[in-house]
Amino acid sequence: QYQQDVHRLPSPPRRLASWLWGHELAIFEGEADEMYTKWAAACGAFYKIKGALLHPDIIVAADHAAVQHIFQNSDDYVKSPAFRPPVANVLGKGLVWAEGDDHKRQRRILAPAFSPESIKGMADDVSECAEKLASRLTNFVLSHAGGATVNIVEYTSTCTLDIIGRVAFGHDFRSGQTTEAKQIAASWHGHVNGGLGFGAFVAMLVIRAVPDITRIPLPAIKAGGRIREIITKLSMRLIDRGIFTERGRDIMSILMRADKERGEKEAGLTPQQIVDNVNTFIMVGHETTAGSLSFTLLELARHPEKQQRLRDEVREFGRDLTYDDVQRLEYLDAVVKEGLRLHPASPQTERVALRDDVIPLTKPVRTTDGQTLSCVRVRAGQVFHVPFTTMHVNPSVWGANAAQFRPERWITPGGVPPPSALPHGWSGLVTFCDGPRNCIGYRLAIFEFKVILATLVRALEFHDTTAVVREKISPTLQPVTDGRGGLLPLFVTLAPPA
Ligand code: HEM
Repeated sequence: QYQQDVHRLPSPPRRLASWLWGHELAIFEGEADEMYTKWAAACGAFYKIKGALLHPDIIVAADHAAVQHIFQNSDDYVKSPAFRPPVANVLGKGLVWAEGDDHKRQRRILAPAFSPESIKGMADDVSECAEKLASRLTNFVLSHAGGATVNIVEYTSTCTLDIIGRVAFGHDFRSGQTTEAKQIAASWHGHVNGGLGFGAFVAMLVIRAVPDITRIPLPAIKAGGRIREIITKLSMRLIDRGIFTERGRDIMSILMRADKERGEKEAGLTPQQIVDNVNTFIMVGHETTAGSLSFTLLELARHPEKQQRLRDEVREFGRDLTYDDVQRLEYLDAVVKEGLRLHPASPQTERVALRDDVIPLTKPVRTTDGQTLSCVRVRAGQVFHVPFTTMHVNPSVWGANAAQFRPERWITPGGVPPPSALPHGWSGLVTFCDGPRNCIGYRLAIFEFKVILATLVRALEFHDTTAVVREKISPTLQPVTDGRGGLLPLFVTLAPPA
């Protein structure tokens, strides 16, 4: 039989693992990637943990070469059985859910909608939504004697929902005021808070063991499906109204037109796949950016001098940012990279090997039986956890101040490790994953992130409060304050005059 090395890999102490929940309960109870990072400091960037419910040992892969190998070979390393059923339940069977040939087809069809040219065409919508957000916050501050504490997540996420609504299917969610926008926000809030409880941890393990259980209409599963129901109804209505137009600049119009022009009917998406992709884009296209953006605003609130430096740069530039402009603002670029390095919206992913394989390593691993391995043999069925933040704050790569918010590192010669020392991916980070399954929306995400941030700091000033904000995953990066998910209080005033 094919030999594997997993049993010889280093591991965090067994005493930290319970016989029933393995090391996975400690991971769930900690902050996003906290335990992975702690254990990597002792075990190195490639180690094993004990799985819950007698699941075979899981490999934690934070080694660059190993992660690149896993991401590049996306036919051999697929999303885990625990991941896909909840995705189908909430988002439908769109791009995030699809695997193999189905994924390749959907991706090929959708890719042109996210090209640099297409994103350029979205610039006016993005700017208008950012301006609306800044006005809403400004009015709120002015009506509260010049300063007020807000839950910034509510503001960032209504803005990113506005943007994706407009660019995905020409729909205006009117700053969270439409019925659907309110329903989406309420269901998502329920979904996030439900995901923080112990019951959700157990449910995730049960789904991993018995994926078909998602067909049973349990209350938690029905709650997840509610988001899809709301958006499906909305997409159907818009399709019926013929909202996807000949001249429309939204993503779905672009796709339908491209299809028509090619005249290859069979190469297109089915009506159900279109609806499922609208669901997918609406949800992954707004909560993700909003999460990283909110944490970046918190960092700027905690570093007022960096916030002021960013404000000065934006004011000096003096006009609304076009797609080409955003590349020119050096400090803005540095702040966004630093925000996405420390607070990736999706801080970890999971993959399963479909076949026996040998995984290369950047740094050899010392096994428990005293050997040194520069590559590791794994068997089909092996589960991997890939913690992004752990890779981004590795002090042996990023230096002693790796965990600190220091945008300056990106614009100081030698401030960032050379590309050869970093993983393959946007700016040497794995924030957007890499390979054939990288984030299809990354250009839009970075562009809207920059435009919203620039528009906000130009008009407003953000201050830290005394709240203790924890960083959790449910199912994307979430602030948790006083036990409540999706809550990140910031005190907001008007920006000081130039
Ligand atoms: C800061 C914002 C964002 C971050 C950090 C982010 C991150 C990611 C990551 C890590 C993945 C891979 C997930 C995995 O394989 O486990 C992913 C996939 C994906 N993202 Fe994003 N994303 C962001 C914004 C967006 C936006 C704005 C859109 C769409 C408008 C989008 C659409 C997608 C889609 C459709 C996939 C699945 C791609 C595929 O499997 O082929 N994302 N994203």
